[in-house]
Amino acid sequence: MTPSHLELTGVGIEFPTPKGAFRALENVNLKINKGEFISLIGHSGCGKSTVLNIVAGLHQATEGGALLDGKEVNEPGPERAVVFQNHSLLPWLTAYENVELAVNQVFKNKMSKQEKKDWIEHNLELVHMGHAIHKRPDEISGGMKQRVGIARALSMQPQVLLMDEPFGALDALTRAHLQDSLMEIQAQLGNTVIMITHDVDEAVLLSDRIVMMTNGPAATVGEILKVDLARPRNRLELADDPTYNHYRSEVLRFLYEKQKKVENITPKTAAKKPEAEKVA
Ligand SMILES: Nc1ncnc2c1ncn2[C@@H]1O[C@H](COP(=O)(O)OP(=O)(O)OP(=O)(O)O)[C@@H](O)[C@H]1O
Repeated sequence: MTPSHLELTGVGIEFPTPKGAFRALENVNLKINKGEFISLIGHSGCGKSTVLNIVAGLHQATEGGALLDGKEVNEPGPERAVVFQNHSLLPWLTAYENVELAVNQVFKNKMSKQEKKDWIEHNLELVHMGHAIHKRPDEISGGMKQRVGIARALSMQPQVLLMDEPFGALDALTRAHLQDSLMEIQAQLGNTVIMITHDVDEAVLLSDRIVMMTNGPAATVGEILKVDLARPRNRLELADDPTYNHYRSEVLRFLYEKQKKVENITPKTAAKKPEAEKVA
């Protein structure tokens, strides 16, 4: 059998705490193909970021581990770029210079000065930031900062893009624009993406598969939903699509019924966001 592009096998992790070891994950198994878009969804604190951090090489699993193209992951590397919820741009550098830092890190002696310049501009144009490349983070909006963060990650030519709630801090319209950009970029570049989200619509719209995690402690993969919707996907057309709505209700069923946390999920909070169902 051919090994998967990215494979998590028997992953478990314990964190030391003053009260003793805390088991966050247990026996997480996941096989991801090249170019697949995977969303991780689950209640707050279940362990989604911990899974992502293990793939990023930022955490070491206590048992099991991750393999990328058969190679063990045990430290961060540019082939696995991370995009966080809060852009994490250096405030004293322009958009161009923030991307340049990453490009210099990866392509220091592999590209000429001109090639680097073209590559930085190309990545900023890819996320529709070509018009503001010389602006600093405090001169651009939250959505624009997030676009620069994505350009910075893409500029490293990662095989895997790891996104921890990348659009979580943005308003609904900016979020929709960025989701559309991300779908375009992924269609163009074919990166493998693992994205954490709390937004059920975002998960269904973007993903090839949605990995639904059980509640912690000792969280694991609960169910995996394959989203068989043709691409390119159009959010307006999908809003009335019965298959789309079926997937959406499958995820909600898992989160609200199978994994419900009574203290978090009340009818009141569930009814709050009709356009983009979110879980706490
Ligand atoms: N370094 C650490 N030390 C101790 N416990 C930790 C550590 N990192 C995470 N945890 C615990 O592990 C569990 C999983 O955390 P994690 O951040 O992965 O959850 P999450 O699903 O990403 O949460 P959220 O959706 O709220 O971001 C939580 O109970 C958290 O408190």
